[in-house]
Amino acid sequence: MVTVILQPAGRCSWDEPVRIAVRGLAPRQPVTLRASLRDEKGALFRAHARYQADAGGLLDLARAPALGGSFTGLEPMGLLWALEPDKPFWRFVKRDVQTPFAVELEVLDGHKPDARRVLGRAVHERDFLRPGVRREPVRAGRVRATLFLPPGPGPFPGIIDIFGIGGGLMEYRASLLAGHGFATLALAYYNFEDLPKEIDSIHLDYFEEALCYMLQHSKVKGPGIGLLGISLGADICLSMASFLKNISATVSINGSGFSGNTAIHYKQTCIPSLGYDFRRIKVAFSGLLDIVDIRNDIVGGHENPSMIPIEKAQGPILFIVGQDDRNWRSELYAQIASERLQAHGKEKPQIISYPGTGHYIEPPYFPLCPASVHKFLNKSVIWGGEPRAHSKAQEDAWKQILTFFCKHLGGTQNIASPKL
Ligand SMILES: CCCCCCCCCC(=O)SCCNC(=O)CCNC(=O)[C@H](O)C(C)(C)COP(=O)(O)OP(=O)(O)OC[C@H]1O[C@@H](n2cnc3c(N)ncnc32)[C@H](O)[C@@H]1OP(=O)(O)O
Repeated sequence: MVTVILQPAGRCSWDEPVRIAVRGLAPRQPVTLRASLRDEKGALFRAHARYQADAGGLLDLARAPALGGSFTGLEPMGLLWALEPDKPFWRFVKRDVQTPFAVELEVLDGHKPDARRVLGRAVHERDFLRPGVRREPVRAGRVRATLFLPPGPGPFPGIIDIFGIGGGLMEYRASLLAGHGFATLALAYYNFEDLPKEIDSIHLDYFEEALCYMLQHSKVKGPGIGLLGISLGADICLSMASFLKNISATVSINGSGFSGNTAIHYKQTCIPSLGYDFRRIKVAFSGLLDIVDIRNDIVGGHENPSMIPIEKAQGPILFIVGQDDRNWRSELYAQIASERLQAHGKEKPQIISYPGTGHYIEPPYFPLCPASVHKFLNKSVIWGGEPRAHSKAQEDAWKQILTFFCKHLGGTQNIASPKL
């Protein structure tokens, strides 16, 4: 009898690796493994790979290379990171973190694409809330957010997590981080409930209110809070670190370090926006737009008035950079940020720069989104990244982010790694 063995058995957290093996095959039997997952909007994501069982009729994805399909070579997690949507330019997102994503795994006889005989099947559930992690909606003053608290009495090191253009309330990264011992606040700032529908300027007093909420919470360990943001969210984090007190560590994932298309305000200070020119939009292919060069030039480099004064930040900053980011030139921007810090007598920041990696650096095993609608332009744009390299970058970046926050916020690291 053919059996699919999963370890951990049953379910695990989305950011954990799973070990997949198939037992009961004939010696050297050729098989195709197929993975499928339906997101909450009904979009189907699929991946497949061809394998050969060993002399004992065992196929262990930790030892057997894929011989073709959605990926090749030794890729124990390939069936997840190589998932592709049936709807073109559909982004992989998790909206309700209280339910898992169910991945259906099928073992098909042979290598032919029309092979129909299913030899074995298993459903693997991947959670966004580890057992014991509590989820609490926050509607405090103006703050619209969700707080995640790890199990136990606490207090826990605190992190505020901020996403970019598009707004809404994305919880999946904060919920996964809480599984590693952090009290995390997924923070909305527009396009959510009674918050403004559009964003035409950024006012840091809203974010200061969220920071105060965390600082006064009995389950959140002081004296400082960590910040994590991607894209425009990263630039908001860099601005908070520059102007607000009690921020111990900041991670920018593909941020720019500039006030880009909206001015940033705090009390009497205003960082003017750099501005952009749509005439620099290029058509990449299939009608997809490449917007990487639409921002105006950085006249004066790190002394440009639109640059966020990151030298004022009290705690360290970690820059996570995708070298193939097509949203904007993240690698160049991180370099300029480093120059600015050093010009002000600060230490050179840690910049981790990944080749073949695009704009959306997500938690591990999120399939790459090569292109989707840009909510600012309402047109589909390319985000950059090559699936395999991007996936390796996501795995490494996640570990680096956890290590950085553990070091500077005083957490205890807990990254599971299953063995068969
Ligand atoms: C250009 C000038 C310079 C501007 C630079 C600005 C600085 C930018 C810095 C950045 O932040 S760049 C990053 C830009 N990020 C985005 O544009 C994020 C785009 N938003 C997303 O990807 C959303 O998370 C997502 C579309 C997946 C879901 O959003 P919503 O929760 O609002 O979805 P909703 O269910 O309300 O559906 C809204 C629309 O999204 C579509 N949609 C929903 N889920 C989707 C999905 N998973 N993938 C793709 N599209 C999706 C959905 O079909 C619908 O399309 P229509 O309006 O045409 O009907």
